[in-house]
Amino acid sequence: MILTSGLQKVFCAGLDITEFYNPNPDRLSKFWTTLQDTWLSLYTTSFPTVSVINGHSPAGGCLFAMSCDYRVMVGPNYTIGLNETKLGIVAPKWFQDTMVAVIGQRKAEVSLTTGKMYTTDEALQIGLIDESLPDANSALKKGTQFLNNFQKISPWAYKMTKDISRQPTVQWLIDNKQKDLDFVIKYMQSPTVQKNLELYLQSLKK
Ligand SMILES: CC/C=C\CC/C=C/CC(=O)SCCNC(=O)CCNC(=O)[C@H](O)C(C)(C)COP(=O)(O)OP(=O)(O)OC[C@H]1O[C@@H](n2cnc3c(N)ncnc32)[C@H](O)[C@@H]1OP(=O)(O)O
Repeated sequence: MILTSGLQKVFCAGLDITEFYNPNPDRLSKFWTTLQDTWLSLYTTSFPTVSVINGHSPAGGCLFAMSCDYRVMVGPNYTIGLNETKLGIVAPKWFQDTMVAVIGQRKAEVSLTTGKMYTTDEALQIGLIDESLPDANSALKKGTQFLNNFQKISPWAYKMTKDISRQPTVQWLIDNKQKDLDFVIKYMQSPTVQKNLELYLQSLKK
């Protein structure tokens, strides 16, 4: 499966920030549970996945890209990263663990604490993406080539290997779904967090 965008310059703008601003707890609860379930499904697919990142990919966009098996990004003008601290919020543990699995503890910690958005070249250098291509068509071709490797791999061997590799991160969320949700609901009701989100939303307005 290839995950890509039909938009001109945005792969995925991340989660809809307005869902976190002055949230209705019931609605936020459904929103966050859907996100947890969607991520669990994507991160544990029984078939190979590639993200063809053909535009900017902040926060939730980066999470979805990192959750695929391989990342091909169009360069040099787009950016990718977990920028939550720039919004004055924190990336949940399973977002952070997903990044650690891709680029390692040290690079992930620096990336997460600074909320850095990496250019395509920088992302390639730290291993956040696997390949950089100059345009969307060649990126799509590369992504397809990667998937073709699996014609010679046993689906069973593929799935077992991926399960072993991703198990700790997956199991943490399965075991802590309610705790994670309760934390998000409480966290998003903090006046400081709300103020930070208000300022960030204002900064996005042109
Ligand atoms: C314990 C912790 C609990 C919870 C953790 C919560 C985790 C959240 C993870 C997230 O994903 S937070 C979202 C982070 N996303 C961003 O920071 C992206 C911000 N947007 C941009 O940087 C840019 O919009 C863009 C590069 C994606 C696209 O740029 P451009 O094509 O120039 O579009 P505009 O900037 O003009 O945006 C159009 C329009 O859309 C609004 N908008 C953009 N992104 C979002 C978003 N993520 N959520 C809600 N709204 C968004 C933007 O304000 C514009 O609105 P207008 O009303 O001015 O049209």
